[in-house]
Amino acid sequence: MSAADHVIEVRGLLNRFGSQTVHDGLDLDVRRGEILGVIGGSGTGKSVLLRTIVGLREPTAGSAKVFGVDLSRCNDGERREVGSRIGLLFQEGALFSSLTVGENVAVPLKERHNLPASLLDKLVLLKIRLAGLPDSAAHKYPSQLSGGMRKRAGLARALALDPEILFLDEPTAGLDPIGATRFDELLRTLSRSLGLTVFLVTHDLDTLHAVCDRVAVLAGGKVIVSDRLDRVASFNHPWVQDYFGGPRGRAALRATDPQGEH
Ligand SMILES: Nc1ncnc2c1ncn2[C@@H]1O[C@H](COP(=O)(O)OP(=O)(O)OP(=O)(O)O)[C@@H](O)[C@H]1O
Repeated sequence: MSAADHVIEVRGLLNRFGSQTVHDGLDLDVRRGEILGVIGGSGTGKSVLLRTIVGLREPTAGSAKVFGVDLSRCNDGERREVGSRIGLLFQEGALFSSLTVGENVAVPLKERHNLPASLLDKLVLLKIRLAGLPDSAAHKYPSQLSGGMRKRAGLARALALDPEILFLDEPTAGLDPIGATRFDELLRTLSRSLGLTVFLVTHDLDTLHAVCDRVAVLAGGKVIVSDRLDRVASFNHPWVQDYFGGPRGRAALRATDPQGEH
């Protein structure tokens, strides 16, 4: 695989908050079309990594590039151009509470394009359906939706501009197991049918098994391993062994590999 197939490249990333060093020479590549799961103990800097890559935070040193552009240091034109090629979904969906779901999904479309109202409405409905919501959700406010529907509404908005990369921060957190499984299935279908690259921060072992092509583990300020899940699960590191070898890890493995052939 050549460097040209890497849509995200992080090199020598350093992130410090006062005396706390969160990232200490972190390197990571994300390949076009893959679903990369990013895991690590609480506070290891998964969210800070995501925020740095999408340009919401300028790193202390090192670089994080998306399509070859460092979003925390580029000019406004580059930010707009690359910004329209990525979609973001944060934990709570980050919807505007005073707007309906339809209006929320329309926000990025209006910012980017000057569309007649009828076309805008059609596009909004398309995105809402793509995220697995009924048409009726378009006229509801976020507070009138269940947690799972809010996530889908956030996803619909993240998909508004037909992004090439989707960044998701713990999308199944707070969902019941059935809702989480459905969300995983939706993610897998969307990624395959739209050719999306997905950068997925998660604690959810079932999600890792169900949707990720590769998994990157953060520990000690670095990515200590990024590989296929089966190889990562046997990686010799205390946190990795605790994570995959604990009761939840074993249960998730059994659910995907009931014959124990893994
Ligand atoms: N704006 C900030 N100011 C100061 N410290 C911060 C800031 N943002 C993050 N941190 C610190 O950086 C560390 C990493 O935070 P981050 O949210 O990335 O962890 P995480 O791996 O996503 O954790 P979790 O799995 O619990 O969500 C934490 O110790 C956090 O307190």
